[in-house]
Amino acid sequence: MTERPVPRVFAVPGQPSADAGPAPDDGPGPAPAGGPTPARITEAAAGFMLSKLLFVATEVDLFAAIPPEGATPQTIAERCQLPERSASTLSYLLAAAGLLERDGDRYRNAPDTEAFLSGRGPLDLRPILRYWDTVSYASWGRAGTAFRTRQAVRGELSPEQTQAYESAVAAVTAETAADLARTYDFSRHRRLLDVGGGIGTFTRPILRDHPRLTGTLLELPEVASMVGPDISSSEFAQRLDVRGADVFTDPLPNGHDAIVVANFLHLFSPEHNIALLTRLREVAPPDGRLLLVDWWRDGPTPHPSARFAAGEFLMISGGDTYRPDEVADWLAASGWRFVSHQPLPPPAGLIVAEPAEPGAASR
Ligand SMILES: C[S@@+](CC[C@H](N)C(=O)[O-])C[C@H]1O[C@@H](n2cnc3c(N)ncnc32)[C@H](O)[C@@H]1O
Repeated sequence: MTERPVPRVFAVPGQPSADAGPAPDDGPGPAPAGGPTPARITEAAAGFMLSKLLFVATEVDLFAAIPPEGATPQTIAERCQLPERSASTLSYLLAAAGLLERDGDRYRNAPDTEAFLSGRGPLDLRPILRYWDTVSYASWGRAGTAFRTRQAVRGELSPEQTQAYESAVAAVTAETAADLARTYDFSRHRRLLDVGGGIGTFTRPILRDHPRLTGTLLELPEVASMVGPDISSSEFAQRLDVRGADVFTDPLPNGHDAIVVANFLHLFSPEHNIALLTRLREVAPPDGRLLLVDWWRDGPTPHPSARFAAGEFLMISGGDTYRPDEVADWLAASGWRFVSHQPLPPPAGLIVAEPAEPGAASR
């Protein structure tokens, strides 16, 4: 009687799931003998454990504690105030994930963790990881409820968490803000309104590049009170007014001919977005322009750096990533005329709209 091979739950990626033949070489190639393996499923399902491992390492600042010449688990334990066994296990597992490199009894940061998580490199990703750890991780624990109900599951943020959220957002959006300031012709405008402007990530480079522009940044009162003092002691003190307002319910200011709504519509439902666009249309001058910057859903699969986005936006406040054609429908329904959809470096894009003829709103 021939024995049937026993399938392995924890198959190694790229190797057969059962003792059904020789393992292929590393790297992409034909499907291994014996058919599909559970490897991708178990790796995806256990992804939260790797995330949490990385979050703990960030919380104790492990990558900053490892100097270029490397450190033993004992040194890591002392510097991170961890039991030596924990430092040893964390290092062992982080090395298995490729985030540390082992050299004898020492561990060194991998090139990417040295560059982005040590605080010594060109970009510091630690604020983003801290935000995901302290806020997003708990929200995703209620992801089933969010997907079933389309309701937000993120709780109220403490002032520290608000700060962490705003810093994380700014770290992600600063590049797009610089791209918009550089590529869109703001010289035709006089006054800028930045709706849900965060810590001024878009307003600052736009005002810096266009010295004749003045503007207003609208933010929730708790964020406005954080940003206001910073702006009033900056180069923009005389040119930028920071106002605390809920843009869905509080009066909106008139007279702004460039209305920037950046990374905002994705936070809300289509109904909320139509309501906001309608309110903005009511205060826009006839020669005004609406500039919607977002991670639009404009391909069959998300851009690799936006894979997490639709889920995260749902957890935060019931949002999603949206297709440009559905945004065009919202614009028509709220008294705007769709002018163009211009790519910015991916995954961002810019949708430009102008006030439609009076009475042209379709609903
Ligand atoms: C994803 S952030 C984008 C910030 C900024 N526009 C950027 O792209 O960097 C969304 C911002 O909208 C603000 N926000 C959310 N709901 C708001 C509301 N109802 N009124 C005003 N601002 C709001 C949040 O505080 C947050 O700073």
